[in-house]
Amino acid sequence: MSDTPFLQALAVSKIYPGKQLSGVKPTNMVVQPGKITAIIGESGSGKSTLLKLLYGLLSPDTGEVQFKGERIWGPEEKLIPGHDAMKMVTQHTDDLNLFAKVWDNVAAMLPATDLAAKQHKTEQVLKQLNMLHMAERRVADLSGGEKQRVAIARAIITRPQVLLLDEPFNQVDTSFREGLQSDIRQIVKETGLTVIMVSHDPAEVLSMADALIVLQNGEIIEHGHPKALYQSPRNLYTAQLLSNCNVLTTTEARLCGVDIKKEHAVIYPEWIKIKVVTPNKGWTVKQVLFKGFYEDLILEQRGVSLRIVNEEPGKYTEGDKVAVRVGKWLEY
Ligand SMILES: Nc1ncnc2c1ncn2[C@@H]1O[C@H](COP(=O)(O)OP(=O)(O)OP(=O)(O)O)[C@@H](O)[C@H]1O
Repeated sequence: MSDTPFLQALAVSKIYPGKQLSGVKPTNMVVQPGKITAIIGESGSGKSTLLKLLYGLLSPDTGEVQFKGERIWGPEEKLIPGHDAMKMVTQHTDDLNLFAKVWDNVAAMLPATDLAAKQHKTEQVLKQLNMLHMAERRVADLSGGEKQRVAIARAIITRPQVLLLDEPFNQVDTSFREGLQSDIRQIVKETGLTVIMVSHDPAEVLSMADALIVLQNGEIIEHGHPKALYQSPRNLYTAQLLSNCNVLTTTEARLCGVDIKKEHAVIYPEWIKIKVVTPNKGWTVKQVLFKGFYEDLILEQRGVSLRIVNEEPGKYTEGDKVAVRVGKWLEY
């Protein structure tokens, strides 16, 4: 077996002209084949820039990207940007033919040399993405989420080895989004497709990705398995990206019975348990936010707010006095 990494960035950097604090600083990364790698980071941290460098849409200032040992050419060196074995889908679905049917938009990606194969593959991809029922509809009449599915179908029908997704589910509503996420996971499982995706959404990356890459100010500060990164992030920044967590100072943490040696305590909402106590003591339930099968509660004491998850909706009401017990915390 060859030791050559499937896809790797070797000291790749890109700083936009006149903007020293922009782009991506010299970065090394390896992408595992047949897996979903998600790049996360706050707005402006360089996620899209890194994706474009990997795809060959941008030429790096330094270093290079290699796909199976071969350098990826930048736009100055290649007429049609991007590698033949890779396809990229962004949140803009501009290259769809709005007045043609879904079927024709997808089938158009294949050569017309073998019509039977074209028919078969188009049907297969539409089935994989649960779109067969809309094959005859005009793209112009589809919702944003449905158009996004067409864009993904067009990308995967040519059987690329790598699919790059830049916030592709952004304009898709929650119910559609989950369906699309699980279809993509299924395609990865069935076909061995490698996916690299950029996302803002912690729920999305935690449920979809096999590997996470955390970018801050154009630098990879952490990477690993989503579960490991969620449970024990090395950086406060990562914890805040992945969880709607409570970040407390030493004094604030003491109010929850937590003594820390470092500057900040991070407590995930689900790490806090509460019980009702006698009036005029402890924390006050300030807000009860109904979330369906659970509630988010916002507690307050001496100007300090605490977000917790309550798995027994209806048990607490605003104004209740409660005591908290913190099962786990992180220190930064
Ligand atoms: N073409 C460009 N010219 C100049 N600066 C740019 C260009 N593209 C991006 N930048 C800057 O580089 C930095 C990183 O941008 P990038 O789009 O890669 O970040 P991002 O993490 O994808 O952000 P977002 O989540 O908001 O899309 C930002 O400061 C951005 O303003």
